[in-house]
Amino acid sequence: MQPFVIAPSILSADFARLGEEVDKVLAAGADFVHFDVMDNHYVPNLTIGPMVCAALRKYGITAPIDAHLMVSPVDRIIGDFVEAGATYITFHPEASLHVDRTLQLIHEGGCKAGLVFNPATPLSVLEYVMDKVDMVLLMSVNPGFGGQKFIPGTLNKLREARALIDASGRDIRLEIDGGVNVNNIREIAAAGADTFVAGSAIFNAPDYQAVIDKMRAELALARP
Ligand SMILES: O=C(CO)[C@@H](O)[C@H](O)COP(=O)(O)O
Repeated sequence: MQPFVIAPSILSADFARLGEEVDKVLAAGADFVHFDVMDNHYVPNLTIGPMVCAALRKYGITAPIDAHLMVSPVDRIIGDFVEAGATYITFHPEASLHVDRTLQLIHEGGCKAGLVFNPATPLSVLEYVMDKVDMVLLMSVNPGFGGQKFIPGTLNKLREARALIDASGRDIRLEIDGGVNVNNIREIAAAGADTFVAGSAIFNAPDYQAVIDKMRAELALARP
């Protein structure tokens, strides 16, 4: 299993001070920057796009940027995220007419590719593309908004995804996104996640370092 990664979702950051916020959360021990892209079509919210990703790179952010595209259709925006400096590009199978081709487009751009599964979306498509994904992202809330509650049924789905990944023998990250906090992160890790997106739990707290330290302490207990 891969080392644990904490990926704060900047959806809950102060956008008026985004560069400073990202600096601050990385200095507090975060590993990745989780970058939520919403188009008010695939999901009922509108956020940020490749210009903001490029601006973070220009500002000096060198940490991996994990771009989660909640966008449909997705293919025509992939090149822009490649150019903007994304490290991972993940998308929802429902947002692509040709999932295999979309994965190929991401890899051709030199980025790592991942598939995202909504709470009610089955993992079955993975069977055909397991050799082409670098990340599997399970949504533990319905996508579109930060600050929602973790859907408990996702724990079983995590176990299922972990078994599929382990059986593949490939180096694939298993990321969880939605309602992750210091109280449930250990149980989520025990169910098989290795990459943890947390937005409101980190950015709504007064001390980012304290939350991330507590998350790491909980993770250490999940995998002693
Ligand atoms: O993609 C999404 C929501 O669609 C997430 O990344 C949320 O932004 C996570 O926020 P919290 O549930 O941790 O507040």
